[in-house]
Amino acid sequence: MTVSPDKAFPVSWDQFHRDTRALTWRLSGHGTWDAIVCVTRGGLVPAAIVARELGIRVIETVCVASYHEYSEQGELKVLKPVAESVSRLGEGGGDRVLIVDDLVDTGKTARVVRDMLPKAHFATVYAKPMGRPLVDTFVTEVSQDTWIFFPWDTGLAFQPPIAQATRG
Ligand SMILES: O=P(O)(O)OC[C@H]1O[C@H](OP(=O)(O)OP(=O)(O)O)[C@H](O)[C@@H]1O
Ligand SMILES: O=c1[nH]c(=O)c2nc[nH]c2[nH]1
Ligand SMILES: [Mg+2]
Repeated sequence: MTVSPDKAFPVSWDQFHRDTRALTWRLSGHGTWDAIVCVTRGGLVPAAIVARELGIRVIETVCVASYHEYSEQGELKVLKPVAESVSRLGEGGGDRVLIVDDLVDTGKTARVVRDMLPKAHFATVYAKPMGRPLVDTFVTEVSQDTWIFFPWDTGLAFQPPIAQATRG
């Protein structure tokens, strides 16, 4: 999104691990897959956890970048497409493939990756309302004006008391 998000949703490593495990529980009720395509870079961490839990050992990447600075979405660039050995699994078009990303926001990234693998199952840990229709399975929805802060992007910092922040 291009406007500054109003709300912050900070996620710790523990919470991210738990939420990704919860995602895997949901996925385990949806079928089985031969390969994971993770959307780098945000999809790398959940993909490692999902792969471990589901026993999937073929992991491919699709490398997409669009957010250049905090909350500023620029032109979407596909830096690396999906290898043919993975996209042609099963009947092709992403059949037998699970796509994993950390979140869906506007849905722009998901749209591009879905068009590459229309038969794949798309899973994210978090979803915002605009992107939600593009995802098959997710765990937690946050509002569109929330920015999710992932543990790999953040560190411990002083927080002003809530009373101070709301004093105006
Ligand atoms: O639904 P959208 O509005 O397209 O946004 C979602 C995408 O944005 C982030 O990736 P980003 O482009 O920041 O790259 P990164 O994964 O390397 O951080 C996030 O990891 C998703 O892939
Ligand atoms: O760290 C992030 N948090 C977000 O809420 C978000 N939306 C798109 N890209 C994002 N990256
Ligand atoms: Mg990403």
